[in-house]
Amino acid sequence: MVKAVVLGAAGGIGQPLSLLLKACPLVDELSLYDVVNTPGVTADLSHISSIAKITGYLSPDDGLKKALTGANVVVIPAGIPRKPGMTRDDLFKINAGIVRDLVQGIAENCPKAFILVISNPVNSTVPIAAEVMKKAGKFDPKRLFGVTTLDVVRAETFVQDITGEKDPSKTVIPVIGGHSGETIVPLFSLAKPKVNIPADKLAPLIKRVQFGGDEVVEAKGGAGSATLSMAYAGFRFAEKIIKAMKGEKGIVEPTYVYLPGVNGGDVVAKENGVDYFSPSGAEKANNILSELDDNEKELLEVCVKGLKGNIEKGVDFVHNPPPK
Ligand SMILES: NC(=O)c1ccc[n+]([C@@H]2O[C@H](COP(=O)([O-])OP(=O)(O)OC[C@H]3O[C@@H](n4cnc5c(N)ncnc54)[C@H](O)[C@@H]3O)[C@@H](O)[C@H]2O)c1
Ligand SMILES: O=C(O)C[C@H](O)C(=O)O
Repeated sequence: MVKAVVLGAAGGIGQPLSLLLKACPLVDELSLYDVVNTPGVTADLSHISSIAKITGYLSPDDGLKKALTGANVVVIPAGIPRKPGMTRDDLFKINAGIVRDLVQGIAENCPKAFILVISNPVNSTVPIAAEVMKKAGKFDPKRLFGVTTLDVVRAETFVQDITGEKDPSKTVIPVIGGHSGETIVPLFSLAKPKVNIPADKLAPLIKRVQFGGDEVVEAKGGAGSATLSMAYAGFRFAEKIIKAMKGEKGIVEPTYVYLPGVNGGDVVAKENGVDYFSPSGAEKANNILSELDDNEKELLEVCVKGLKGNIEKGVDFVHNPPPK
């Protein structure tokens, strides 16, 4: 029995993500929660003739508790998106509190659920979620993930201009680090199958993956950030988690985790000097750092510098919250 929950279900990501989960035959029950418009989204999706039984809640009358009770997988795209000129870190002021309160709800109502954090800045919101779960005595690092799949999807897509591969998803590109600008480190040297990228094309390709989010924010001109590609990526990751829950082995997907708590992560943490990082797999933190080429090692140094501040900010927010 799989119960999936979307927190922020009426938003730009929440709606298409809920659609994909509703249509997924692996989901038995889908519960939607938002502070606005959940009844409409729920009524609309309830007409789809798929297996998942759907319920939707707003915040009054214990809506969050009702949505979360019995959940196995909780996906969180709640919070404000960027406008042109903003960084993801500019979202911290509002989204930090939203994620903290929603994760508190998870700690109280479904502490064993897998938690998939989409809300930005992911580099900080995942440490926030971890600290909330730790404070409640419920933290299981193997069940908390920052969703960085969109960076992987972008790397697969953008490299297609060079490979000419008909189906972009056939080229596997590990993307490690975090989820913002230079903290995103795509490893094209480790692509499978191998790709030959002309020297003059590599730097622009890496930059495009790192700043792909800005491309969408600019194109939307103030109407938000990536929603449809994020719903695709969020669903792709959620589906892999559900498959792993059901016992499927050998699933490898980069995701931002608390390293010391995941298999093999302590080695990666020690080598990098950061506790939160996206290694190359979700089931196991494959230590591929020794396989990076010199350029990727330099990118990793910059990444780790950026991550340190983002992580500290998230941890500090839970222990020293700003006055309301
Ligand atoms: N991880 C990634 O790769 C990635 C990609 C794209 C966007 N994002 C982030 O996802 C978040 C959502 O983006 P969006 O475009 O869907 O924004 P949106 O504004 O369209 O939707 C956000 C939804 O969250 C809801 N919400 C706000 N406070 C809430 C609360 N306390 N409880 C429940 N719901 C609440 C809003 O009502 C809204 O429906 C943003 O922070 C954005 O930066 C992350
Ligand atoms: O760029 C953003 O703000 C949204 C998201 O993190 C993205 O990578 O598209």
